[in-house]
Amino acid sequence: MSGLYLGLMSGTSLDGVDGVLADFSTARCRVAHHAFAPFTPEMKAELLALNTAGPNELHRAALAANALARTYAGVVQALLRQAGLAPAAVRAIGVHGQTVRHRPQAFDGTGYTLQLNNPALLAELTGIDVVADFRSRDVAAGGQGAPLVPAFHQGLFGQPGRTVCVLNLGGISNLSVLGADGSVLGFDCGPGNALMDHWCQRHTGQPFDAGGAWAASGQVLPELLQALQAEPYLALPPPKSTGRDLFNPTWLEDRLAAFATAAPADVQATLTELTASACATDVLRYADESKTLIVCGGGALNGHLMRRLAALLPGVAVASSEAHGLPPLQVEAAAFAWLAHRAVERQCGSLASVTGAAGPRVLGAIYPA
Ligand SMILES: Nc1ncnc2c1ncn2[C@@H]1O[C@H](COP(=O)(O)OP(=O)(O)OP(=O)(O)O)[C@@H](O)[C@H]1O
Ligand SMILES: CC(=O)N[C@H]1[C@@H]2OC[C@@H](O2)[C@@H](O)[C@@H]1O[C@H](C)C(=O)O
Repeated sequence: MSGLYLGLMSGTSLDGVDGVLADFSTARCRVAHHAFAPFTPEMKAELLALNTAGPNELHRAALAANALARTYAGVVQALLRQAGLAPAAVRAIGVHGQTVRHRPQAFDGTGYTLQLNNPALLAELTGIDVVADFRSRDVAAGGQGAPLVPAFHQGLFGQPGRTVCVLNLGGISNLSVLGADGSVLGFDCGPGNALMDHWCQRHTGQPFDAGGAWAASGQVLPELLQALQAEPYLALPPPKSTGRDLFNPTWLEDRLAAFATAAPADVQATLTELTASACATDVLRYADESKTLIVCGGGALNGHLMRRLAALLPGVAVASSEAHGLPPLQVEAAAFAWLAHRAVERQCGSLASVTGAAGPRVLGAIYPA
């Protein structure tokens, strides 16, 4: 049976879909191809709108899920073309879907996490088995349903006898602490790029602050930084996860109200510092013995953010995951290819030490081709 899997990730940044072709036929995961399809501005706006309550949500969510499946299918076709493969050569596709609500915390049976997706349509369009809905089983078992990548990080980046930290800087930031003794801790630190992207789009018309150049041109506003850092989520102990449900434009506007005259570039510098300081504080809090921080996700391409992280973590080697064998925009997609592989093999994909679930579980639902 083929060890080739496709992984598709469209995350909280809402920039588009990253896809990889990965080979799990040997012990070490090998990523052979990468493709990216940006969301159109209309699709991005609709997905963003669906993150909050609005009119006729069920119908709009179903249409958005169909559009997502077609975009995912385009990425699959691009990867098959690149690799010169027929659909039958691929064992399965792991597709995350688009998170529009993430509220797992309730312990009264009302907790849930919701990823828009149409895996049946994706199976129909590609002729490949599809694995989807990776988070809800962990939530059903009392877990956060996120983050799920720490188990994959451990296999890829873990080093026996040394504690290694892996930081994903997506729309939200999440940290994996891969302990020297094989233990794994993981949780969402807080904001990643989402607030910076929002501010940048609003004031410069650009979807993100390329290289962090705009933030680097501003000055951190200490009082604003303090107000942002006062967010109680940042001090909560793990297990914990968050999303746009909390860190959204309304959250930012509420805190900016007292800083109406602040220069936009200074706010961008401060938002970048918020992400850097929240993540660095967590590294020091949960892995102060670690000398290695591997950074993945699009934030690894933000040079200013990377320099701020390094400055806040003296003695720690802060480097992009590229330097450790896998480019930053491929890590999460590869994780979902791996999670599909685990589901197909009926192996657990989650770590109860990370999500707080009653135990590890086989994650995902399989839609045969
Ligand atoms: N050259 C760059 N300079 C600065 N930032 C960048 C650059 N390239 C990408 N980014 C940032 O990375 C983001 C995309 O990152 P990524 O694809 O890892 O996020 P995601 O998968 O949507 O998020 P999540 O991990 O939260 O699910 C962009 O929205 C942008 O903020
Ligand atoms: C609910 C949800 O979509 N969570 C995402 C989000 O984006 C980053 C962070 O918040 C992380 O917890 C998770 O994604 C990665 C892939 C994960 O599950 O590990």
